[in-house]
Amino acid sequence: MVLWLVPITINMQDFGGKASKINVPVEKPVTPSQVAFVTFYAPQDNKDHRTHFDDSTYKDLSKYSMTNIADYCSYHGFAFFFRNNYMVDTVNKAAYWGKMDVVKHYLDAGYEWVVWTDIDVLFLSKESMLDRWLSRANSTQHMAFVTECTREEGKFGTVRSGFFAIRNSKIGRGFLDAWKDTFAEFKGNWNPEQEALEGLVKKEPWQSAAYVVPQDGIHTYLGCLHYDPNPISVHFPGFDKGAMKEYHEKYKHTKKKKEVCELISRLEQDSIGSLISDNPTPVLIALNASYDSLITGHQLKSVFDKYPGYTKIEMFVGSKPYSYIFHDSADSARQVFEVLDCKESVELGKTLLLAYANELPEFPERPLRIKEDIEKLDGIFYFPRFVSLEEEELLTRHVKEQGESGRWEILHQRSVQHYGYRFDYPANDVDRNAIDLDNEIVQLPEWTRNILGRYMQLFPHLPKPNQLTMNHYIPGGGIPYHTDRHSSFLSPVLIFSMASDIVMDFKSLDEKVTSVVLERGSLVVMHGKARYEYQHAIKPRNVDIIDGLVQERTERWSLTFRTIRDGQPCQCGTILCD
Ligand SMILES: O=C(O)CCC(=O)C(=O)O
Ligand SMILES: [Fe+2]
Repeated sequence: MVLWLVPITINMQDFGGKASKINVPVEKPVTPSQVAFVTFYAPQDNKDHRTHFDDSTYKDLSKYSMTNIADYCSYHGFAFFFRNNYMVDTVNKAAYWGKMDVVKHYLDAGYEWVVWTDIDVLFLSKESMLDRWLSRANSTQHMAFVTECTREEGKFGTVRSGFFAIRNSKIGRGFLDAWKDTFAEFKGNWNPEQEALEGLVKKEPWQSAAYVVPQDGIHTYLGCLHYDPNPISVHFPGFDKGAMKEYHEKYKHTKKKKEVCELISRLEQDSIGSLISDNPTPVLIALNASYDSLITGHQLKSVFDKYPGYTKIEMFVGSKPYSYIFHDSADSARQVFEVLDCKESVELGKTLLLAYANELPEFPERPLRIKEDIEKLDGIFYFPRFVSLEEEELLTRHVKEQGESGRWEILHQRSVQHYGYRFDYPANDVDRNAIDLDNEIVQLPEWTRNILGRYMQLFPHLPKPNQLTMNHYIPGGGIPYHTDRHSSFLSPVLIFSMASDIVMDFKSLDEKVTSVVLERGSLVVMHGKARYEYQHAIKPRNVDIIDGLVQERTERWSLTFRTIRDGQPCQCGTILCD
């Protein structure tokens, strides 16, 4: 017989000792096809199985565990047999005593090892292979058991009857018979076959034939999860349907999460490893929450900002199907992860799938905070609510009416109307002949008087505008980077915004871009540097990110007021000067 020495770590801490590595001789590796998993639950019409809990409890649990165990087995190539009868004298014996017969039945079928698992067990990890566990049993060991902390918190040493394996050998089978024979002695006990097992494995010849693994991650009891946070399987006390459901959901979602990650890495042609980290990092990825999935920044923030350590979220418009949530430490992120991962979120209306971020991408430029930040741009004067909401609505109505007058000139991403003087786009200059429609000079409209009056009060020393360009944008529209032509107009240039907030990008001579928000009802005065040395643009998009939150654009009108330059061309000499 060939013997291998397999190094394994036995965690003796549970028994008061230190973790130690020992070499265990094994006979030959067990191949998956030699292993069968078996379980059953007693069906409802079996009135006399006398378990502690009624049939329906186990029937309900089995809904989760059956697919779960089957899934685990098929992944590893183990056979799995589920029975809903337990092959014993149902009149006289409680269901607990059925497992010996069922295990024996499948040993008879020729399997090298038959693993019994109670039905109130879930597999939480696919990664570890039970066949390796069984391979570690040496040739003199015929029964493989796990211990669990039971009854008294933190106390180990109890061999569990809910999860064990029997070798197809004379001793293995003999053990099953001996166990079955304890029925008379234990039948009145609370946990009869469990207590019988505990007694039996302390006796010879069984003790020397038992391979007992301390709680080392193979199997654990729900209440003992803190001893090993990553067991392969977890035993739920039969009555704890709620907990089992929760874990089952988690397992299901872990699977889903893997699929989502694979999809992302395929889409981005990048490895999963560069996207997510196996260990906690301060940044979480919400794998299934993005603008694309119609989640707004407000919603996502409301999920996370109630936990300590939250700092900010980063979302992407149109480029990534996931979002990032920043925390002040990996530990804060981990705590949030443990609470929210794979849980149904009321705010988001879906089950949130989280991961720890590994490499961070470049995040979109953040629009500055309104008012104080926009005014950091040299020469910008910004008035967030230059007119009241009512006045703005009235003005918008006027503008819409003008629109119906049919004077709109349709440009690439917007439409325009000119008053006072026309801007000749092909010539890229203002037409210095005043607009004359039917022998009537088109003055700046009457309804702009209030805006201009207020402006003149604030800036009496600046030139009075005599030209107006009315712009109309529908969502998706915009205006490319430009400087209003130096030789056509003086400084300043005014923009009054109506009906929709919009993000405007300013680009300085050294190409630095600053995105600011022009709120509806606001007036921005671009003077000096802001007027001559910055280019401005509105990106053609449907949505803007304003203070980290997505905002859908709606139809917008703006009024650009300028003063035409008479004769003297601009002499500023900057690179943007014509
Ligand atoms: O609509 C806006 O806010 C910008 C208009 C503009 O830049 C222009 O008319 O030159
Ligand atoms: Fe402009």
